[in-house]
Amino acid sequence: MYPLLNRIENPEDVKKLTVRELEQLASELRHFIIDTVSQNGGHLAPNLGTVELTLALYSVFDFPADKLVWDVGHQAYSHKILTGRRDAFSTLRKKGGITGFPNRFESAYDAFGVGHASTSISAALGMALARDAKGEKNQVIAVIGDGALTGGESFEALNNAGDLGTKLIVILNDNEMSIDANVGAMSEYLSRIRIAPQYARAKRDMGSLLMSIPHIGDKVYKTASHLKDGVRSVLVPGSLFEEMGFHYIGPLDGHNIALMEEVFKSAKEMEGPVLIHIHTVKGKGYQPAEQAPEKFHGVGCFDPSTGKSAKKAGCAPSYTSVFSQALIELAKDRPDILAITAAMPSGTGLKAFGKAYPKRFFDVGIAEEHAMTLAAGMAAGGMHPVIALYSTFAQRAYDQLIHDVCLQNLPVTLCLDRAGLVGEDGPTHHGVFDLSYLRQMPNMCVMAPKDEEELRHMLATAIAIPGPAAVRYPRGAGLGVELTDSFEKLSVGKAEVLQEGGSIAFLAVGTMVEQVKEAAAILAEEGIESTVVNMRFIKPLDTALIDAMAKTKKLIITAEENVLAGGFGSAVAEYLADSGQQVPLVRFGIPDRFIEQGTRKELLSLCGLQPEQMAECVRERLSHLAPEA
Ligand SMILES: Cc1ncc(C[n+]2csc(CCOP(=O)(O)OP(=O)(O)O)c2C)c(N)n1
Ligand SMILES: CC(=O)[C@@H](O)[C@H](O)COP(=O)(O)O
Ligand SMILES: [Mg+2]
Repeated sequence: MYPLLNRIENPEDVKKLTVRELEQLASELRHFIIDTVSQNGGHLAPNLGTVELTLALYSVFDFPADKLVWDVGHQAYSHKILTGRRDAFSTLRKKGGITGFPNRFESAYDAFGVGHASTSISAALGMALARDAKGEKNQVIAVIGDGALTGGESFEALNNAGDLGTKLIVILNDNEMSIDANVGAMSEYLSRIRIAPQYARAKRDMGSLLMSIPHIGDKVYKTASHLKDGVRSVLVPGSLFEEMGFHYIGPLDGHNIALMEEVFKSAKEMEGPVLIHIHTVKGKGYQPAEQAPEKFHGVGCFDPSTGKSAKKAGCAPSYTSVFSQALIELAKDRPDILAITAAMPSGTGLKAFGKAYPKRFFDVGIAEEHAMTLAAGMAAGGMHPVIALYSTFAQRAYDQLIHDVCLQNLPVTLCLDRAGLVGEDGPTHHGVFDLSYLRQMPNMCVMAPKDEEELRHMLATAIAIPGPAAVRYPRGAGLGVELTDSFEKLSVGKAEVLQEGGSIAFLAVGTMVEQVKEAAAILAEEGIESTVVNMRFIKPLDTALIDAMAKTKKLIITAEENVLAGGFGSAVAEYLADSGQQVPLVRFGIPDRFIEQGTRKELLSLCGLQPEQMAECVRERLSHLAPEA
C-alpha cells in the first residue's frame, strides 16, 4: 500500500530519494493522511495542501538542528509522519495519542507548540536570535498560511525581523483560504500578486520596445522605469515584504518539489530575512476537499470514497446553530445589532447571519484583538455589536475587553462558542478560562445556559443589557430540548431552582446543570435528597439564593466546566467568606493543569465531572461531616 512511505523511518531517508521518488512519496502520504483522517477526524484540506512543501523542506534542511515552526500547526501531519510518527499516526487526536498540532513534548522535531494562529514568525525570530546569541548557524524556518498572515502578531514579527536583519526564512503558504475564503486587504494584495505574471511580461515587452527606439530609447526607458516603480509597488510581487526588509522570492508553485528544493537551497545561502511565497491548493489531490476546502478544513469521520460525513443522523441542533438562528431573529427588530467574527464565520454560525444581513456582518480575519476594539467602536458609535468568538481565541482580546469595552461600559455582547472542553483539539483549544477572566472585569455580566433553549433567552437578555455581557456555550449538539420561537428576558443575577429538598444543594452553571441533575438522582436513590439550582449568572451572582442555601444546607456543591481557579465556584467561595457564612463547600471544575485531547466524555471523566464521580465525592464528603446536632 505504501511501499516508499514504509521505508521512511526518519528524515534522513527523505534526503536519499530522487525527485520522482519524492513525487511518489507525496502520493502515498496523501492517501495515508486521507485514510487516517477519515477514521479519526482532523484537519484534512490544510494537510493535503502541504505535502510537497513538507517533502521539499525535509530534502533540503537538516531538522531538528534546523528549526521548523508551523503556524497554527493544523497542516503538519506530513511533518509528523516523516519524523518517526508514521506508525503512531493512527492514534492521531485520540486520548494518549499523537496530537493534532506540533507539540514540543511529543517530538524534538516539533520546534514550537502551536494551535492559535499568527505566532510562528515571532517564535521563529526568537529562535533565530537565540541561535545568534549562542553563535550557532542553524536555519530557522516559519511556515505561515495566508489566513494566519492576517493576524496582527504576524505583522509585529515581520516588522521586527525586517528591522533586525537576522537570518530567518518565512514560507508563506498561500492557498487563498482561511477556514472560509480569506478576507482583508492583505489577502487582496496576495491575490493581485497571483495575476502579477502578466505585469512582469508587460514590463519586459515595454522595456525591449523602448530600448529599440534609436537615440532616445534608453532615455525614455529610464524615465518610464521611474514611472514603472509607481506601478511596480502595486503589481510587482512582494514589494510590500521587500519594503519591510525581507528578500522576497515568489510566487512559486508549492506543489513543484524540484522547484522548491532549488529555491530553498538558494534561500539557505542568502543573508538576512527571506520570505518565500508559494501558491498551493487547499485540499490538493482529493477532489471533495479541493471542491469544498471550507467543509474539509476540519472534519469528523467520513467515507473516503465519497467524502460523505459519517455523522450520526438525528442528533440535536448544535448550540452554534441555535445561536445563529436566534441572532437572526433578534436582529429583525434591532437594526442596531451588528455581528463580528474573526475568520470563523462557519464555526461561529455567523455565516448565516451574514447571508441574512450582509451589510451588518463583519469578518475581520484572524484578528480577535482588532475585532474586540472594533466592537467597542461600534458601540461607542451607537450600535449594539454582537461579537462571536471561540472561547479559547477570545483570550487574545483580554486587554481590549477590559480597556476598550468594560472600562467604558459599552454595550457589547460577547458570544463565546466552544466554551469548556472541546475534545480532540486538546489543550490549545479548550475554552476553560473565560469564566475566570470575565468575572474579574467590572461592568461585565456573565451567563451560561443549561441548554440550547435557554441560550436563546440569554442572548435576548444580553442584547437588552446597556453594557458588556457575555454568554458562553459548548461545542457540539444541545440536549435535544424543545426549542420555542419565543424570547424571555431573564432577570439579571437571578438563579433558577430546578428541584428543592434535602440537606445539600448543587449550584451549577451551563453544561454542568445536566451533570449535577444526574448526580442528584444517583444520590436520591440512596436516600440523599438535594436541591438543584441552575445558577444561570456567574456575574452578578444570585447572592440571596446563596444566603438561603448557606442557612439551610449542610453542604453546598458548585459545578462548572471552567478552571476552578477564579471560576464560578471561587465566586461562591469568596461570597460565603466575605459574608462570614461558614458552610462546607465542594467545588467541581477543571483542575489546575492543561487538559489533554480526547473525547469529551473521556475528558469529563479525567476532570471528575461525570455524575457518578460527583456523587461519589459528595457521598465521601458527607461521611466526614459531623452528624447533625
Ligand atoms: C487566534 C486564532 N484564531 C482563529 C483560529 C482558527 N483557525 C484555525 S486555522 C484558521 C485558518 C488558517 O488559514 P491559513 O493560515 O491560511 O491556513 P490554511 O488552513 O489555509 O492552510 C483559523 C481561522 C486559530 N487557530 N487561532
Ligand atoms: C485549527 C483550528 O483552530 C480550527 O480549525 C479549529 O480546530 C476548529 O475547531 P472546531 O472543529 O470546533 O470548529
Ligand atoms: Mg490559507
